Amino acid sequence: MKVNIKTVNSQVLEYKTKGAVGFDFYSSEDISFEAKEFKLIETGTVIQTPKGYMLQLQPRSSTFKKFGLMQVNSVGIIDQDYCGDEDTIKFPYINITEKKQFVPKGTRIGQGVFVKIEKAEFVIVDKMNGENRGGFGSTG
Ligand SMILES: O=c1ccn([C@H]2C[C@H](O)[C@@H](COP(=O)(O)OP(=O)(O)OP(=O)(O)O)O2)c(=O)[nH]1
Repeated sequence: MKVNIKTVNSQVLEYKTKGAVGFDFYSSEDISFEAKEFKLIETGTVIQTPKGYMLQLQPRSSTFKKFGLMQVNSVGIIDQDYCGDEDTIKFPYINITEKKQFVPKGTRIGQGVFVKIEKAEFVIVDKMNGENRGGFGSTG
């Protein structure tokens, strides 16, 4: 499918292998994290997510190994209407190490995955069908 994007530094977004389902985002500026510091890493990229899809942001497996950074929202959700000129995608990361970390501009700092979605029409009811299942370890 065709997807409109706007990037700084004319950065090309691409799937790195034939089988890759995630494409990498690049940091658009040098950024440092003090120990335990939280910051947004700017990608400088705007993406117009097509109708019927959501764009998920997830860390690369190597991000923690290389930089000691963890994505604080686990999975970022990019809405279909987050696509104005200033709506650049950012990765929220925390340095969970005790030392300063430096991420140079142009680093592949995370990945994006387009996922098909349905939107719900919510219906309020008095009683749900079905038995209580239990959760949070109820099966042992
Ligand atoms: O990791 C992320 C998560 C979100 N966003 C952008 C795209 C998304 O469409 C928008 C809003 O995200 P979300 O709804 O998760 O944040 P919120 O805290 O509920 O803020 P808002 O009140 O703006 O919806 O922020 C990012 O750039 N990176």
